[in-house]
Amino acid sequence: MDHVPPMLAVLEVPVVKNQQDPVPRCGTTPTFCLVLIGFQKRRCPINCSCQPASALSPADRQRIGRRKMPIVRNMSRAVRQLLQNPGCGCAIPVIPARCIGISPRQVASDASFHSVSFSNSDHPRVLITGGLGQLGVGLAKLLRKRFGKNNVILSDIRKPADNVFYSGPFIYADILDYKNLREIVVNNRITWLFHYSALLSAVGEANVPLARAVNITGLHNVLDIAAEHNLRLFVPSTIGAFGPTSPRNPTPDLCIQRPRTIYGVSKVHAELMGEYYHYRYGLDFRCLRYPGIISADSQPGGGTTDYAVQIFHDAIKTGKFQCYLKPDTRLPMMYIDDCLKATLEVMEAPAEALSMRTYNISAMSFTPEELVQEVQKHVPELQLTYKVDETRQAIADSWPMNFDDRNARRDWGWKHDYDLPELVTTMFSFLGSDSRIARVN
Ligand SMILES: NC(=O)C1=CN([C@@H]2O[C@H](COP(=O)(O)OP(=O)(O)OC[C@H]3O[C@@H](n4cnc5c(N)ncnc54)[C@H](O)[C@@H]3O)[C@@H](O)[C@H]2O)C=CC1
Ligand SMILES: CC(=O)[C@H](N)C(=O)O
Repeated sequence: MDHVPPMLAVLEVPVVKNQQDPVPRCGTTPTFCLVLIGFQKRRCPINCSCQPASALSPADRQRIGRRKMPIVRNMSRAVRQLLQNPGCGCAIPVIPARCIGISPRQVASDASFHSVSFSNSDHPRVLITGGLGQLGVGLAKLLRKRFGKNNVILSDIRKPADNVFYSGPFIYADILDYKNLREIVVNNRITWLFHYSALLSAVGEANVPLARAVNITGLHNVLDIAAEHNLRLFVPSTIGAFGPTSPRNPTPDLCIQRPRTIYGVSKVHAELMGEYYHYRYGLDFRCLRYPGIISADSQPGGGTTDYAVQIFHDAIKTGKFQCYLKPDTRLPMMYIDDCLKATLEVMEAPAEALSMRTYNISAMSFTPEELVQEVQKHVPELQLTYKVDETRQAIADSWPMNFDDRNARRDWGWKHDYDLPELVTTMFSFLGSDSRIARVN
């Protein structure tokens, strides 16, 4: 399915014909208008009388339910006609045609074509993809506190630990399975989607075909489903979306982005596709470029910044740490609580506040040497060695050293809470450094 251009990928769609149509139409086919109204909850631009399915006569509704016809030809024609010469004289954003395939398994013949709508006081219904990685469980915890346990569904292709499984709804979701993902969104009336599934920088370089599939094909599936169902969509990007030709100190929101990893390439692609769907189809796409994220209760999934998490575990467990980056390699970093706070804040920001759809966020920036100095204030006996891993060193050398996040701070009030000393103290109090020091003494 993914290799079919979205415009040609629909297999079937309801068709309503009315031979002696006395009412004004907007210059496209009734089918098309119906789809626009039904799936995007938009009014026809000229306010013509094309009807949403729920307002059709019983006879028409029956026809919609029974009829199945290949519409590649009809839809392409309608789309072409609309783009070239919209009847009402204005440009109309249309959703990509793959979005409007209707599976008989999912839509009853007499179902309303309107998406479920929520009043402002309703909580969003949230799906998190790739939720069992370093960041997803913490995000679910934060969102469940805010929106209620049962309104936040965690999903992944891995088996959850008992404590995760029993802490709230969990579901299997492979983002490469388009139909299954769509079914989950429909059946659970999802309104917000946090798309966390990805292969990170180091594991991505080790398996480029898989990284390409998960990070690019998976993203296409998510984008189409989000556009089809009017979801608010969050996709994280990264400092890895920049490359050696980007300004590195500091790196602004808008500058050259020529990353040299499949991870970075896929994230630039995600930023651009999300913004394209926003401007073209009205998708409520929101994206933050995260620095390297440091957390105590979850392990990183194979990135270049992982050393800054591992050092805490090794300091406590063995009192020794071997670093795979050179001592003076400076990278932007952030404590997980700040990262998740920013994610929720940008999702809750009023659309008018967002002058952009992809923002840098920043908290601190340090080198392994500086981190070690801070760690040694808590574990003075820590023994350090360096064994440089060429792949990860080359990646780190191409990434930003400092992130300029002025736009996030101005537009939606982003402000970090944790600097380096605060981060290190928090990590050790979480991991219980006292036990290590007690053992050493
Ligand atoms: N952790 C960090 O330092 C940073 C993370 N990010 C982004 O934040 C997001 C979450 O990151 P982490 O939790 O650290 O990643 P992670 O690597 O720890 O977790 C990713 C999850 O995706 C899942 N996954 C893989 N293939 C899948 C598939 N086909 N269908 C569904 N799920 C699949 C994996 O099972 C894994 O649980 C990612 O998009 C990442 O690029 C961005 C910058 C920094
Ligand atoms: C900064 C990231 O995106 C991630 N932690 C990685 O190192 O790949």
